[in-house]
Amino acid sequence: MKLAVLGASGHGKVVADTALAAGWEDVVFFDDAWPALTQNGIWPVVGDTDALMTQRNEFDGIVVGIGSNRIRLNKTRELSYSGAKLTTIVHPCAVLSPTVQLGMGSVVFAGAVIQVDCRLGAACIVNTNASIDHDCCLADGVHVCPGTSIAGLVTVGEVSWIGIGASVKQMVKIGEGVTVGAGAAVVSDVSDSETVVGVPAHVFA
Ligand SMILES: CC(=O)SCCNC(=O)CCNC(=O)[C@H](O)C(C)(C)COP(=O)(O)OP(=O)(O)OC[C@H]1O[C@@H](n2cnc3c(N)ncnc32)[C@H](O)[C@@H]1OP(=O)(O)O
Repeated sequence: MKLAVLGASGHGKVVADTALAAGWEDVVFFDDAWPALTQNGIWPVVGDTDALMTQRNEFDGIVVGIGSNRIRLNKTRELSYSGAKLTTIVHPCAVLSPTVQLGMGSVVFAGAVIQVDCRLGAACIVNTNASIDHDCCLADGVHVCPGTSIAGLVTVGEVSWIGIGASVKQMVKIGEGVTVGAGAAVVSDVSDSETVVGVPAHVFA
């Protein structure tokens, strides 16, 4: 099983490492810094985005390993429209209810827990040890950072970023393009494009 990861970043390395744990045998990177960049950790960088588009049918799966939520989502959509075989990557030490819906190109890292009836869109990242409780709905391109706890029935809009160690109260609605700062406790709704920090979370001036 041969996997291509677009984006030879630190995040990309975790995607590759998670893929190996999940049973993929051969992982290579593509990145627009190629040919100057030829290696990402133990994995080779073998071409840029154009090369991946040309070679896309040679892989059993493709995933975008770019940290920027908007760029990751746009590249995922571009690959999908081109007919590329996008895949999801889930670490064997993540726990997902069988009822969870995970969109194309989303990744779930070690120690994450996603509870019953959650729906996650395309190109989401559920990072190490994050917990998403029942009935949450995450739109495309959301990143839930390491150690974050999201209570039940929370909704998160497209390309929002829930920072490391944050917690989100049940039934809160987080808009699109939101940044939740590291360690924040979100106890009320957050409007589109806002950045919130602190305990309880408030708009970051
Ligand atoms: C595997 C991985 O690595 S996943 C990545 C995980 N990373 C994260 O989750 C990071 C989330 N990002 C943050 O929390 C950021 O600090 C942000 C987005 C809230 C703010 O970033 P910036 O605009 O660059 O703020 P900057 O670092 O310049 O700090 C400005 C002020 O805000 C304060 N501040 C920054 N972040 C926070 C925070 N999370 N909570 C409270 N205060 C904060 C700083 O202490 C500083 O205060 P000061 O002016 O009194 O000195």
